[in-house]
Amino acid sequence: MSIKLKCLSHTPLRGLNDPGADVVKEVDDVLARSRAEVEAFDPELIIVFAPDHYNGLFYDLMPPFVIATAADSVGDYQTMSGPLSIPRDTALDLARHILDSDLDIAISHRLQVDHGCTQTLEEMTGSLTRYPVIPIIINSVAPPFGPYRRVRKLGEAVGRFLAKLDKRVLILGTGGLSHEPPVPLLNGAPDEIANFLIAGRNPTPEARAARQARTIAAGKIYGTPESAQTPLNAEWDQAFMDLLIERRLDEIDDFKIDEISKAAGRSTHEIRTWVAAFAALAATGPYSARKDYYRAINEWIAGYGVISAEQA
Ligand SMILES: O=C(O)/C=C/c1cccc(O)c1O
Ligand SMILES: [Fe+2]
Repeated sequence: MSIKLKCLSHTPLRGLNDPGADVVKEVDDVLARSRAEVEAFDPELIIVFAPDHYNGLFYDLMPPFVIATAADSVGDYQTMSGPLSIPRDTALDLARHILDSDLDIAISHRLQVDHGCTQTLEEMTGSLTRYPVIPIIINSVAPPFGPYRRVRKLGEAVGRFLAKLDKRVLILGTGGLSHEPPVPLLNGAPDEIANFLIAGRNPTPEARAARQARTIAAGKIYGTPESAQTPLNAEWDQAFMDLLIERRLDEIDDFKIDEISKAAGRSTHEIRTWVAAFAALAATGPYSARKDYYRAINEWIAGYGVISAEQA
């Protein structure tokens, strides 16, 4: 068994509402280096912990955790569409292992995934199908959320499973860090929006284009007094990355959901994917980690970070 980890922010505004060319180049360079590392590692399996943004999962049945044995990318924003290469039997074995670990997880045999899962997969591998991949979706956008300790325990259960596999495994976490894009809340939503949040699968191309236009417009004013969204919080992001790098994962159990939303934005909870990823790696033994990049990028509505880690 050999395990590497990469946790990255994602942003569907990359390429649609870019910051200055120097920042774009910085990020392109970091991603190119990370991708070269993945290529050299040549993973036999990828586990991607990812959020969904009301593309595959809706309030008609909103699971805290889902593992997919088959999935298609909806191709939102500029991401690739089509099937992922999921090793069905391994995904089912992993689902059984998680359930045997006293954790509940939903199983999907036909999941739709969005940029929250596919952008990082594409950036790290150039494709949706290059390597066998098992998506584990962690609800990070649709409150209420379970406590952070549950996410850590999920990650640990996955790590114990991976420790028994004689494979090179890449663990990905995707999302965060601090940010608050204009994703609507069910609580208090007008009927039309509530109906979308409850059962808005397979929107028309026009509805998808309108959503994209709203996000771009939000990116143009994000971080200015004109924006009603909680701004980025670089200090919060740095402290969170330090906690992971310094292997202080036990402190995650004290994370308070409302405090994080207030301090760093509602979508900051996408860091749940990073928590699961690091807990999985930590369950396989001591690890070393490094911060590859951080910058608060308003144009992308992203406290944009990249961390790499591996078994020590
Ligand atoms: O789901 C959407 O339409 C937008 C999501 C989004 C916007 C900005 C930054 C992100 O990380 C997002 O996921
Ligand atoms: Fe997101």
